[in-house]
Amino acid sequence: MESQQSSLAASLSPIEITFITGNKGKLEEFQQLLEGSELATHYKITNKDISLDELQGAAEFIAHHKVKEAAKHVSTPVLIDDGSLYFNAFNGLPGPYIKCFLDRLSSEEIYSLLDAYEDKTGYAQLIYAYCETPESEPQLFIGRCEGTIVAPRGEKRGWDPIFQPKGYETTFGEMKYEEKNKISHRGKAFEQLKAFLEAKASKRVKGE
Ligand SMILES: O=P(O)(O)OP(=O)(O)OP(=O)(O)OC[C@H]1O[C@@H](n2cnc3c(O)ncnc32)[C@H](O)[C@@H]1O
Ligand SMILES: [Mg+2]
Repeated sequence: MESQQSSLAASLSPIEITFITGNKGKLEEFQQLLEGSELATHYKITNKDISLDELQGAAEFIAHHKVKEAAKHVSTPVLIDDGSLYFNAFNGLPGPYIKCFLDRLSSEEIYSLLDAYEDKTGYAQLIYAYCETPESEPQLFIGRCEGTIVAPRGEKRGWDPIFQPKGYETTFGEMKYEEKNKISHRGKAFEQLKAFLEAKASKRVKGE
């Protein structure tokens, strides 16, 4: 039975998913996560750089809308990645608006926004959102990583240099992608996405 299923799995063409992002760093981290998983046997994941409208609101709301938008652009199921960075002293900010801060301020300037606050803790959040068709209900996979906002150290990849994960002496900017992915918000969201996609592939093999 098991060998019948594995030969059926081998004969099925891979399920195509388009990962829509214009951010090279996200793509590289995703590819690194994929390399370490079995998903490549069942899925063919391609990338398209399409600039999607991002509404204002809570991160879940933004991701939900962003993936629905993405699904209108291609004929395959789609995946998007939406990241946010929260300063606990700022009660939910910058959150999903961190991109506007990064576009206009240096890492040092973003760090010094917290000068007046003793509490420098915060957390990074990542949402992978998956949607089959523009009519389908999106699935959201959310990962979080607690940490501290510090004076910038390491490579300038988004806000990586100013985020030091809890329990570590180095910032994300000082870590290799592989090391970051093991503990990051993205790595945690990926674990959930992976379980979902594996279950989907296994149902297909069983003909369910
Ligand atoms: O095309 P998309 O996928 O939307 O890519 P983006 O760069 O616009 O990304 P977001 O809308 O999710 O905005 C998140 C911002 O946070 C940055 N970012 C995302 N993930 C990060 C991570 O793991 N470490 C550091 N910075 C990150 C990213 O460069 C953006 O400036
Ligand atoms: Mg964006």
